[in-house]
Amino acid sequence: MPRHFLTGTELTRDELLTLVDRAIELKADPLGSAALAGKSIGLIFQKPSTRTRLSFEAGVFELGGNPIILRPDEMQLSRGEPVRDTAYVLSRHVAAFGIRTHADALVEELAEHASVPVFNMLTAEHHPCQALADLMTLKETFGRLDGLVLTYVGDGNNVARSLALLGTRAGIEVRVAAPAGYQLEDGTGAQLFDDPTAAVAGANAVYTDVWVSMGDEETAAQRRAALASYRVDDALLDHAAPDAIALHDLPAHPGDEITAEVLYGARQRIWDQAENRRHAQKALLELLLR
Ligand SMILES: NC(=O)NCCC[C@H](N)C(=O)O
Repeated sequence: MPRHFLTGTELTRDELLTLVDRAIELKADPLGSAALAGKSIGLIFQKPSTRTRLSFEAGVFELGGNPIILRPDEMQLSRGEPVRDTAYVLSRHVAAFGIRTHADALVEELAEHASVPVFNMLTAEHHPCQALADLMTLKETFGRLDGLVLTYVGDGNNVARSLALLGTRAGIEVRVAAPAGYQLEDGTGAQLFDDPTAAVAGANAVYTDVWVSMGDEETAAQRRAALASYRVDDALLDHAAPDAIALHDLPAHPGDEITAEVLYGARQRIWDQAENRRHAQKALLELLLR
């Protein structure tokens, strides 16, 4: 059975912590691994992508491999080719493949039929590759993960869920502050808050994401109204630990979920976080293809 990475919870705690350390090593020596020499990696994008495409395409290249970008309008999948057949054919050509799409069920069906590893590059419910880069950024900043407090403020979405699942697995206390109707479900390991100020108290990191995710466009106005008091600004950050950092997976919307002062300010590690996607995903590909 190939190893898949659909929610991230396929990794044991030890594997996750080792992956984060390996990502930091690869950042120091970007061409230090030829794990993908002679191999191609399929990257299917059924939603827009900036960071995920850049980081996977450049990362596969750095590992000596060949990234193949697949867009829906270029694939027979969008003309009715069965998911099962798509998984069979991809498995005959590439060493692993990732997909960014809406439904988690599609990724699960691909994985069920693939004979190579399948990885989730963002679905409606999960964004585990982002969480790997987030953990790496925290480890890089604080030198540890165990016992850190990370507060996510805003929409309880795919990014929040993956952060909760993988952050708690890595020993982090994850808190999520969201209004009713936008909160994560129970069972992710996160502590759920209504009040952002209470949730941020003493936190080592304060994290936010877009209020209107891809696929949520129809409810944009009601989301902005419901989340208006969940903006990450300097006043909110002042309730966190004195050396707290601000994180955002991007794209940012200054004036909505984050202020420009925080996004470009002294406490952010957001641009390192964006870079770390590449290093963390290279460590993931090494692990999946080991
Ligand atoms: N860094 C990223 O990959 N960002 C993608 C956007 C995440 C957002 N929650 C969305 O699903 O649209």
